Amino acid sequence: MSVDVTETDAKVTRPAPDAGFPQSASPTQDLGRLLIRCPDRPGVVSAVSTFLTGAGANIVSLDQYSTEPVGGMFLQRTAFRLPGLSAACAEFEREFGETVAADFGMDFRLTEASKPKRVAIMVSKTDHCVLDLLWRNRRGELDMTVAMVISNHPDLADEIRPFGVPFIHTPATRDNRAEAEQRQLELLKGNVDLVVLARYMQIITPTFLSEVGAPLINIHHSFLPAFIGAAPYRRAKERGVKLVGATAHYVTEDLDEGPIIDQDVVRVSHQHTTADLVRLGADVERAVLSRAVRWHCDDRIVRHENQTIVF
Ligand SMILES: Nc1nc2c(c(=O)[nH]1)N[C@@H](CN(C=O)c1ccc(C(=O)N[C@@H](CCC(=O)O)C(=O)O)cc1)CN2
Repeated sequence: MSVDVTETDAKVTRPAPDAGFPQSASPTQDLGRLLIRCPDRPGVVSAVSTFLTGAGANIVSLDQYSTEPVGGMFLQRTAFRLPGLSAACAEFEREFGETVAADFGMDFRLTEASKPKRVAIMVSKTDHCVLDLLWRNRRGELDMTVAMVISNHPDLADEIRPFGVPFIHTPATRDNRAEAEQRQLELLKGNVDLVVLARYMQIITPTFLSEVGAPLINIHHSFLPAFIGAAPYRRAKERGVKLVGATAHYVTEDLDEGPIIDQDVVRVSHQHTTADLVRLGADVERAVLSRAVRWHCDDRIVRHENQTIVF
């Protein structure tokens, strides 16, 4: 016997739309994200949630991960809605820092979803990754503010300017690296929250990494750790691979060895030329890089040692 319970039959009482927590005007208004990392021990979740509740916040999501069964690090991402968050942010950070964070030895980061990350994109001559990021941003798929595009070649200027984004040409080769990086640092330092290397084909020096004041995400056109360095598709063809891929990772001094954020692959065969691998791989690069950038901008990534935890 089937029972047909329609909406009207069900004795379901629903709270009035405006009952309880005041409704925010936009999806990101009053939405805070709290990322924490601390030595794992009982009571962390309780302390964080008690603090948030005491501050008048409503937790909308909470994800956590312990790096070891016992004695590792505890990583957590909490999203919460707190009316008047923007005005209360500094005080919230100070109070959380002096209480829960101090008690548990936490590193923490508090961000406001209503303040999109300022992002600079660095490119050379290859256009598919930077155009994909700009297109997704223009469509509203990527919540970020593209502050500028910096390139060591002039080739892409006409393709990028229609997006209304400053295109700045800073000629850079291995021969003028220090001078070029100083110019780039003048543009970036204190001005952006993230730098994306969208097929930027210059090795970044330790000086740049230490001075830029923001993390860098690179898209490497291979399924790392395979084919680190230059010309991975040509080397993959020579190797006779059956998969090509792409890897988005944070940039460190060690070339293409930084914490991996996302990867993917596509099947290939002996019939594919190197040009085919480049073409097939480009679609993977675009998807992988845009996911990595979106996750970073949504504060979903916590780094631990040379790995990432993506909540
Ligand atoms: N410090 C780091 N710098 C860069 C990284 C990184 O992980 N750490 N990733 C690379 C991206 N990349 C591959 O994805 C890559 C780019 C360029 C080269 C390279 O050998 N470049 C030569 C110059 C080549 C040219 O002028 O055409 C060089 O810089 O001497 C290797 C790998 C970006 N940078």
